[in-house]
Amino acid sequence: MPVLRSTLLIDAPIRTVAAAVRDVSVVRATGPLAQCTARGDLLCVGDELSFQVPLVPGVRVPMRTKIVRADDSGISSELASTDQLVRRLRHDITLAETGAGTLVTDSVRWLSPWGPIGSAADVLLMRRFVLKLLQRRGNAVRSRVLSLGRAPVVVAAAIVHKGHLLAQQRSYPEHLAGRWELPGGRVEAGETDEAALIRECVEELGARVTVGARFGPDVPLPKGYLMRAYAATLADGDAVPEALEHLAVEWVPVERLAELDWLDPDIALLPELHALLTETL
Ligand SMILES: Nc1nc2c([nH]c(=O)n2[C@H]2C[C@H](O)[C@@H](COP(=O)(O)OP(=O)(O)OP(=O)(O)O)O2)c(=O)[nH]1
Repeated sequence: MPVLRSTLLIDAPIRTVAAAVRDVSVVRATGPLAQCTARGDLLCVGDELSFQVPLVPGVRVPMRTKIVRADDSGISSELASTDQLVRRLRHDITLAETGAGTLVTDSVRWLSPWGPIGSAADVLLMRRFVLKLLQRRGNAVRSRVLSLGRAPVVVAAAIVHKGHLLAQQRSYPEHLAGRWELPGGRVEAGETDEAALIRECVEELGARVTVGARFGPDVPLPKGYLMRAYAATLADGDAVPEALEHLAVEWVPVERLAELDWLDPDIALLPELHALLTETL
């Protein structure tokens, strides 16, 4: 299978670059994305992307891919079905921390549906096309990394107690009322993430938390915000959190995690929330 590799060094933390490469707006800026099933701004495993590939001037060919890996170290996609422009396709984006920033390595491999002559043409056409896309995407990732680095932050706490996760149900605005989120909120000027989480949990739940490690991807939110998630525990294990600003709070076991109607951005945290809960069982 033809393989195309390209690398890019970005002077930013790996988490910020990981958020940028998964950002739907970056895929859109790259060119021929027609549709995408992602519910939030971040691509998750299972999301499908439909492209209209302008292979040569005047000829657009539809192509559908599916995200098969999305984690701290990058993202991978494959063809969503076999009846397509190429027979097999795999695109891996791998991120690695270096002393000079985050190294982004793209590796694209595909298999032509045609015989040897078709394959030669395919390699030339596809190679040119893929290289152009990678270059455009590199520029889009760089500019998204800059905007994410300046974004105001919302912190969210995954409070785990006796193998259950505390979820709270929003009461407003109307279009979000009834949907579920993690406790937390905007970080104020001069505040650390930890102080903001402790303050928000007291305001929302009437309970103090002990803030643990950051986990999961940084999640872009509407209006230019960026959400960071932290593991947390109740500072007093006997405390009973209350819904002071929400419709309800609920301790959710791992089996019910996917049943809740989470806010769209929180969907990107579900795999890591699942892992956090199973680790503590
Ligand atoms: N706390 C929290 N906010 C979330 C989550 N997911 C998500 O998209 N958000 C959004 C909802 C809000 O627009 C923003 C959180 O800021 P906030 O809690 O201060 O916002 P709010 O709408 O309650 O606004 P405010 O009037 O109280 O300031 O982030 C989540 O899991 N937890």
